Amino acid sequence: MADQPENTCAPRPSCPVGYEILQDPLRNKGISFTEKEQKVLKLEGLLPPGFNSMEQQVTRMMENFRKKSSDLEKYNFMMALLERDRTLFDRVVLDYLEEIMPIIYTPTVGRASQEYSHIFQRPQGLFLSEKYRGRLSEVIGNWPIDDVRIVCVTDGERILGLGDLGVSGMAIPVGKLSLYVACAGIHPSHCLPIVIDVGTNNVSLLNDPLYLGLKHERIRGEAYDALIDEFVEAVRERYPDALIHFEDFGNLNAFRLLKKYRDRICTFNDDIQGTAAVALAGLYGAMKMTGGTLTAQKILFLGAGGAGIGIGELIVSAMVREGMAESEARKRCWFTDSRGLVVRGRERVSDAKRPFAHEHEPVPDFLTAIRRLQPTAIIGVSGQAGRFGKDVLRAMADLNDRPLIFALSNPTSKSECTAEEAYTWTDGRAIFSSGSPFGLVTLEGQIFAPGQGNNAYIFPGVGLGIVTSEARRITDEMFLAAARTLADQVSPADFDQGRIYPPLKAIRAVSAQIAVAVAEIAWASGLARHPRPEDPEGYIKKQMYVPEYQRYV
Ligand SMILES: O=C([O-])CC(=O)C(=O)O
Ligand SMILES: [Mg+2]
Repeated sequence: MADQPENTCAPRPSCPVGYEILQDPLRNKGISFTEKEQKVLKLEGLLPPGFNSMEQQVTRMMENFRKKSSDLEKYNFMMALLERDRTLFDRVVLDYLEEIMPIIYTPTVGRASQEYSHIFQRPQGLFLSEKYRGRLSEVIGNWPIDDVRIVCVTDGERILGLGDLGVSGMAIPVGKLSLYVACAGIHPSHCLPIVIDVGTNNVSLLNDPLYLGLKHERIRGEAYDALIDEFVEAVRERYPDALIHFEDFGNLNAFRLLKKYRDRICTFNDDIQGTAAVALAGLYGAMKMTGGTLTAQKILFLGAGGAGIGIGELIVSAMVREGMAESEARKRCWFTDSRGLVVRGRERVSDAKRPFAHEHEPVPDFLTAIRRLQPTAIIGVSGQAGRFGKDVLRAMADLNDRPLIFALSNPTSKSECTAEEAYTWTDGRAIFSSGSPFGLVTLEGQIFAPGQGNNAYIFPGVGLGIVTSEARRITDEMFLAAARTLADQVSPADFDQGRIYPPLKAIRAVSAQIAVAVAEIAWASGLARHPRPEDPEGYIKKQMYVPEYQRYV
């Protein structure tokens, strides 16, 4: 990000003036144009006479935001603001992150994705599809901005834990990129959300007359792979150095695509690698809180998709770093899926699961697996609400003084248990975190602050580290470093409240530290194109965009 976008816009012929500037969300500043600016930019008469500072505009926005009677209405309100005045949107999000993140991100963005074709107002991002096969590069050429550094792409097949939402998945890249801006200070103009519509297998969408995506079944096989290849090439042609962040692809494709592209381009899969890092950070945090060691943990997963396997692989790497043999480390991670415990000798075990298919007799259900294996931690990545029921939580509490309960599925409606359930059924002994936020829980006069184990703690900082070092590749070592750095940011005061993650309001500082750790790896491993500055932390912090209105005169 060596050169920040121009922060001034003197009235040159190429620069929009007058009415046009009010229609450009990256340049509009609403009622914060000064009298002088209004004169020079030919805005006189197009605005009411009163002037408001940005702070006053923020106050007005929050007043209106809080008047909305539902979360979905709040979401619509925020999206309208994003499209009208991007700087003010970013400012409001940054200043009120704890209140607004659950709206523009999980859980409400899940609801917004489900309702996408019904609440649609204006297009955001780029809609690539089968329709443009052979011409993707021409279509990417239609995006109005030349300097894109981060592309977040989905094909909509596995949106959070909600399944196949086709083109409606667009809400997710939009939400993720809003967090790159708010949490890590990536400039909004450097962010490009993309959905690749290859159809949907969601019958209710196919039957919905208002559905905005292609109305046919998902394309699979060679035709799919060729389209993704064309997409990657087309992005690389226009934005050769951009990071391509894959989000919410189905398991069938997520692993394959990561494996295919990770050594060829600057890319990562957030659900596999970002989620892995945040879960590992949660384990590190829990160890710090209890004084335990990582290598002494035994982890049982509910769900063996991208997130679960990604977490398992990163935990293995972390244990190996602590001196454990890889085969031993793998035996610390056990998986259950729809067919019960994943064991050696079972028919049809996928390549991703095979390294975790251990010698054991078949076990049909999760509760029995807990009793047999006696895990110290259970991690839910199943997309199935309520699967950590009272019996499961009681069993964990019987086995462990401080059971680790991570219910990571999103949105809240898919969480394996609620925070209250986790604390109640473990007599307040659980160390709990969840993918979507839960509020404070009071139990017999004691207050618990559940952590949000969401990859939002990881991907913005990783992105900032990659973009500032101009790294060519993204490695697992970077995610390990991100996890360790995140855990290091938790303070003793956080532990006292039962938190294993830093508070959200510290997220910019946390992301900056993660970025430094990631960039240092890029520099040390020869992956960076930007030379290592004398003061990496100072350099990176200086690159972080702060949403302030630009001065035109
Ligand atoms: O988006 C989120 O909140 C976390 C995530 O990647 C997912 O659940 O797919
Ligand atoms: Mg995701």
